[in-house]
Amino acid sequence: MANNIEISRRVLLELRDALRYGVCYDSVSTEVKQWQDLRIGNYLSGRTFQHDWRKVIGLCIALTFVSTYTITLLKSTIGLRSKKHGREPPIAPYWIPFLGNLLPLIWDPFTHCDETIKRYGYSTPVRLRLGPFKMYLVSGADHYMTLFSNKASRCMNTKGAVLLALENMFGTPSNVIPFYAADKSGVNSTPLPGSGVQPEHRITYLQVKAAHKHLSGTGLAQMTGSFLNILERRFSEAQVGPEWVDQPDLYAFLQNEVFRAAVEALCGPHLLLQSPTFVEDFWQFVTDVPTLIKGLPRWMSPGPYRNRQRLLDAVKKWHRYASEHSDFSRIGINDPEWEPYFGSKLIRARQEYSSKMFFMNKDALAAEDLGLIFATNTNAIPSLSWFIYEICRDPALMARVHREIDACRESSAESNKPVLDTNALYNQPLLQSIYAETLRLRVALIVTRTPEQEEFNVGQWTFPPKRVIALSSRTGAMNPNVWNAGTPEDPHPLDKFWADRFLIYPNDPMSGPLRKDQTDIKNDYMSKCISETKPAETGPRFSMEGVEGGWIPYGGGQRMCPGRHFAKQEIIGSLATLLAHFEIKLKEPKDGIEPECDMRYFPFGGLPPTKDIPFSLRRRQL
Ligand code: HEM
Repeated sequence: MANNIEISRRVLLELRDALRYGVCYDSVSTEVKQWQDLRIGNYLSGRTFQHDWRKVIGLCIALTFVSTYTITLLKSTIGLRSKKHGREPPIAPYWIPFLGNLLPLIWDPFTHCDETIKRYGYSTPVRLRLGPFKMYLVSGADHYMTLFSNKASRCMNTKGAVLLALENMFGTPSNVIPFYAADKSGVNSTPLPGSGVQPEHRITYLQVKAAHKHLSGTGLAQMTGSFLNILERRFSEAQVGPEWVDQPDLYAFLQNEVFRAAVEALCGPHLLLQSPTFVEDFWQFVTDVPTLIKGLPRWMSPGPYRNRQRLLDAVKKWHRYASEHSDFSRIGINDPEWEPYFGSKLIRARQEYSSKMFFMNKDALAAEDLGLIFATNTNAIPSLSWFIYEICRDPALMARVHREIDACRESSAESNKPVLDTNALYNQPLLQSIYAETLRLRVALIVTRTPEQEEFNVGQWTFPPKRVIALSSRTGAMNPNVWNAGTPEDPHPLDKFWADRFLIYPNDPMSGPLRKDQTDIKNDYMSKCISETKPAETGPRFSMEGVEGGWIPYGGGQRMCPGRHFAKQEIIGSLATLLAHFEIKLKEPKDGIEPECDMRYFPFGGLPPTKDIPFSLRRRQL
């Protein structure tokens, strides 16, 4: 054995010399020649062939990976160094040919995106290869603004992500997907030129129009009003007295209470009444989304598919029942905003336009409404949990919040109890700041845009048509070029919650969400104070000025989330209703470790906590 190793070493050394100095075969020692002959003999007789064949394959694979990485790294460096205006963003290097960045992106999407952005910086978009597709990851705040501009909204769609979600997540039958894909008419009332889609088949336009119409104005007032009334009823009836009652998890508590109220406000009571396991099945479905989105065959993950089918069956059952008892075409101006069978006008409007689409069947319609219930709850409820958690864990903040809520209570002629002025409540500065900070920190999603027909330019970069451009809300939220992270004396790092981040205090030049160049601002402010006698300003004000390219939990432009007004009112209104009924105390975590955001849910939106948040509550004494 030792002899063999020694000979191998000598063979390698001699071969190396042969390569280096051009030594001819004759000068190689006899011993080495004999050894080589022996090896060749072994090869021919097949004794070591199998063993070495595996090594050869391994070596080839390693070489392929290394050379793929070297080539893509070279391409990336050339792309980065190029000064050509209007060039495609540089490629992110990868090891595996053809698959490219696909496996790391599926395996751990957050880390892969985060590392890529850290490597290239905020001003450089990066091209990812995902098997046969290419996707661009954009991270600069000014790039976000360009991609959400009116010009971009006119020529971009979100179709790639929507089709993927419909088929893989919500179970839209695959024979209906091509009809969604065929609608290239855009989201404006005038269809895009050459789209050739019948007006009643413009599904994207009809969906966006209905959502914007019925989730604003009177529709919004009705939805929030119904939601808060239902929540009020549930909290009044809850079996909680003046003694403290332990609850295992704040998130689970809200997943039940707030979800039921939101679904009833949106769909009426019958969906939940007819399907008693809907709530549990729904949250199981949310847990299964990272699996379902991969589109694996059913036999590889039968549980998630079975659970989703139960939900789809429940929605179909409710649709059937509601159609038997009510008329979805009642969506005129004098028709009720809410009725008990279909619930909100939004649901009736969606049924109404879908009934004119020949391709829309009962299964596709059920998948559509499962998608809407998902959009309504999966971001808002985790965000609400964090919102309440942050307030409850800081007694000083809780006291400030109570002061803001109490300031919105006014006496009423009809009731002996003071009535909450909800409009004033939703505009309270501190509550808005906590809400905005919660969404900045606890929502992590990817918004996509795809140039429809022509290439699109963002700064010096060009994005070819039909390729997906991805914008990560988390990247915006952590962009140090955008955000105020406090001062050296009073730091507020971007990965930590800061209730006052969105407040501008009249006497503090360093306050407000936007990053400040500290010395300049201080000097500027001091000179202003000396030269002006300012009128007395009261209290802080909520501000989003300058951070539009960093705060994108709702996406942006024309496709910005139409449910954002409801979500804000739902979050702030739920807190006020909860605190009106109960006192709440968080319990110390048993292991002393605070809950974190579960990044496995990136890029699906609201990040749930990594662990249970135990708490106690008791009925508030008036
Ligand atoms: C914190 C809560 C929420 C967050 C973070 C959120 C986030 C988003 C985002 C990022 C989009 C895509 C926007 C884009 O592409 O630019 C979206 C779309 C949408 N959201 Fe929300 N959302 C929330 C709550 C809601 C609620 C409560 C509803 C319904 C009441 C809702 C209904 C919708 C609908 C229907 C769309 C699709 C709009 C379209 O196709 O253009 N969302 N949401």
